[in-house]
Amino acid sequence: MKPDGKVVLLGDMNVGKTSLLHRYMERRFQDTISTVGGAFYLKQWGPYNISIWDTAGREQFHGLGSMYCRGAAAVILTYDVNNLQSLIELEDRFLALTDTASTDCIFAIVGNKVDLTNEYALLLEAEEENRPEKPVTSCISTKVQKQVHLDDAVALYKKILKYKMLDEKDVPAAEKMCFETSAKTGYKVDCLFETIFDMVVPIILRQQAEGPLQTVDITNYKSAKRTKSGCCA
Ligand SMILES: Nc1nc2c(ncn2[C@@H]2O[C@H](COP(=O)(O)OP(=O)(O)OP(=O)(O)O)[C@@H](O)[C@H]2O)c(=O)[nH]1
Ligand SMILES: [Mg+2]
Repeated sequence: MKPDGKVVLLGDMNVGKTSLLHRYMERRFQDTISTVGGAFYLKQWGPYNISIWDTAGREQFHGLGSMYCRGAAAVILTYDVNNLQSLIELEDRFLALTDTASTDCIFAIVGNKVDLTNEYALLLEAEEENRPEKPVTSCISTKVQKQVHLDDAVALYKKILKYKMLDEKDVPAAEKMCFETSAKTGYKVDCLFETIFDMVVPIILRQQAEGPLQTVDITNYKSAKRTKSGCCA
């Protein structure tokens, strides 16, 4: 069966891509081994089948990345909130891989492992504000200071728009597309994937109407990087 749309997870090794996908699809957190090559899950979303690709962050598999991104309707750029370098790598090493994605590809930026930070208890508290009994927020001392802040992710999102020559008013707002998650506890994991699936549906419809390799408005810069049509369904 051919999937209707494709979502790809990219990011450095060890940031938690496999764990996020596991948490969402299998509803649990378990030990992972570093991914070799890539693997995908199929998710039924309404009448559509969406393939979600987990890629390897290891440098040695880097060459495969643009192949996995080909025609992608959404790319999830993942970093570890406790590792600034993993955010920098998204811009330096992974962004260029998305050149093969669909021209109207959606980008999400995801900071994972938020459970390890001292801000996590506050995040949970904010979530549960409406409950009469507030959760006990102990153990804060065992947590670490977050290295990457949401503002840094928002700044990266804006750089991506520049790179893609997109106007901020034509795409979802940065604040909506930058997430902080924990694959370990499940924090915001459903929200991340489901937000993206909803946004991917119109892209699927457009791809189905136009064929997988669309030619776009000729005034669009990216259409100048012509792709041969019809050769690579
Ligand atoms: N505390 C915590 N640990 C996590 C979380 N997500 C992943 N980990 C751990 O981080 C390590 C790497 O997770 P993976 O999911 O294998 O990372 P990956 O991005 O798939 O790595 P590659 O496949 O090498 O690219 C594992 O030991 C996970 O258990 C999280 O949300 N919180
Ligand atoms: Mg992995």
